[in-house]
Amino acid sequence: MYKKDTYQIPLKDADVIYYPGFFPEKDALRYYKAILDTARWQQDRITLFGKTHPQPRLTALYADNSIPYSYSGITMHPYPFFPELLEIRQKVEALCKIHFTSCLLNLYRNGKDSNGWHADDEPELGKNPVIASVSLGAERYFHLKHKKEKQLKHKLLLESGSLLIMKGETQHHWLHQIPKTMKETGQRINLTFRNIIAL
Ligand SMILES: O=C(O)CCC(=O)C(=O)O
Ligand SMILES: [Fe+2]
Repeated sequence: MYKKDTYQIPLKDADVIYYPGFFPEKDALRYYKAILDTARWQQDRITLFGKTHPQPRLTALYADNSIPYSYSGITMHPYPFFPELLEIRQKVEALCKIHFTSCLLNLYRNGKDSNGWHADDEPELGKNPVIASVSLGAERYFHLKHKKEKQLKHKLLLESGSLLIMKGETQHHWLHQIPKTMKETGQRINLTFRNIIAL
């Protein structure tokens, strides 16, 4: 199904697997274009240290259900899936052997867009969530750092068509981010499939 080598990232207290080329280039480009045009991109405002700013990227939430999802003081309400997202979900579910109710989309418009240090540890995700993250378009670095052991960190370049799976205790022990970059960078779409349950 995928040509390039699967890579288990050697991290303590984590289970993170990288599948470069999970989607062939041709499919990745087709998905990128369709999702860019079809998704209902929004820019929310987040409150950090009592100040509100526009989030440094656009997002959209899609799901099978109508359960809202809250993180960083934002509550998102999902739209129903559209065909390309369903096609991608089916391929990701076939690999992971689990069902994902929801997909959070991120659009990084250029190198100034980013996603700050966080763990995907909201209660709606349950304990030890499996997060399946698909990258389309421009390449961006993904950073990981251990919450307690500050010397433990890792970075990898997420290629178009790649799939990154985070599971097990990863979200308990590690934070991740997409940092800003000064390099000339095109648009990147990221899809994170999650299982979001009613509390
Ligand atoms: O853009 C990415 O690769 C990461 C996205 C992410 O961490 C998130 O949406 O929780
Ligand atoms: Fe995340």
